[in-house]
Amino acid sequence: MPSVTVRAPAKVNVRLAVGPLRPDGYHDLVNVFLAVALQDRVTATPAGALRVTCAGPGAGQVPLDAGNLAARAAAALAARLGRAPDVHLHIDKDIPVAGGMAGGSADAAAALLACDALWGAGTPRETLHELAAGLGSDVPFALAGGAALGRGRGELLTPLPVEGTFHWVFALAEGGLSTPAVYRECDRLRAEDPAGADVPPPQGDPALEAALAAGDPHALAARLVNDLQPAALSLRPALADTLRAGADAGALAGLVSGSGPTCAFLAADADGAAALAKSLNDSGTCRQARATTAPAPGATTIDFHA
Ligand SMILES: C[C@](O)(CO)[C@H](O)COP(=O)(O)OP(=O)(O)OC[C@H]1O[C@@H](n2ccc(N)nc2=O)[C@H](O)[C@@H]1O
Ligand SMILES: Nc1ncnc2c1ncn2[C@@H]1O[C@H](COP(=O)(O)OP(=O)(O)OP(=O)(O)O)[C@@H](O)[C@H]1O
Repeated sequence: MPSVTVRAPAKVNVRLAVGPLRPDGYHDLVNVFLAVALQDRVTATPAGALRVTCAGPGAGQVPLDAGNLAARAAAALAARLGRAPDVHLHIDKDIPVAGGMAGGSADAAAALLACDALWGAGTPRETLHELAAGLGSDVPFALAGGAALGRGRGELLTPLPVEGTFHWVFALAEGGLSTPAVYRECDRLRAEDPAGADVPPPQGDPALEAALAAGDPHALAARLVNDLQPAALSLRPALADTLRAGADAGALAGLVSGSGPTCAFLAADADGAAALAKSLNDSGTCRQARATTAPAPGATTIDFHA
């Protein structure tokens, strides 16, 4: 039976500057994405009807119905091609579910590529990007990988140069956080704060981009920003303990990853990351700490049987 397997990366937002709420319910962002080497794999095989299965840590929390982002991706591509979405998508999940690391987006990006190859459609890259943006604000970046500046709601991407390898540790939390709920909490906290009510448009940070381009973890550590962090901490106060444990264990810097609850810590090198992961695992302030590297490539076909 023909099959195509595509892997796609998780992300960390090294700068997430959030503007005011837009009339369409989204926020304008300056979103500097960095793809990390935690990856999901999606295998597409022909089937009588669209079907999703999932294995791996957290698989039990992944919906297997038409709401699964990978299923929505297959349906969107099939509709564009004027064909039936008659495919079985199997997700090998390694990215924490609802962790602020865009796992569902990775699966959607992987499903787009896998179905396109399985169906021999040769869909142009721009069309895949457009379909990706329709599925979610983080999906275009999961296709692209590397590092990129995301404007608009995060879907308007400009690739950014990165030198060398950055070493990260991700402290995974028990349970997830809902992305819309975290954005809502951000708006609520701002409305409550007299100084925060008049939210300026989100700004870029040339020093952060220079740190990425130079491959300098110390300079990058000094520029990490996540405007959603106060909201994630407000909804999950225990994350402050995780951030403190990472700082005490010698992280160059730490922050909540995207909408959380995963916390991300930057280390100077691979040995530093391994030691930090061990300390965080021993600290009892997270479910699991995992060392990994960045940047990672975007969605990539790793196996194809015609
Ligand atoms: C927090 C981030 O992961 C950072 O990269 C993203 O901004 C979220 O991206 P995502 O999960 O792909 O989000 P989407 O599926 O596009 O949107 C889910 C919900 O998040 C909120 N949302 C998302 C993106 C954005 N720029 N502004 C928002 O307010 C909206 O309430 C939206 O209804
Ligand atoms: N393929 C999928 N993998 C994981 N969750 C999925 C998937 N499809 C739909 N979902 C639903 O989406 C919700 C968010 O999952 P996801 O793992 O993408 O969160 P996230 O990493 O916090 O997202 P982001 O960082 O893009 O905001 C889950 O709680 C789940 O109900």
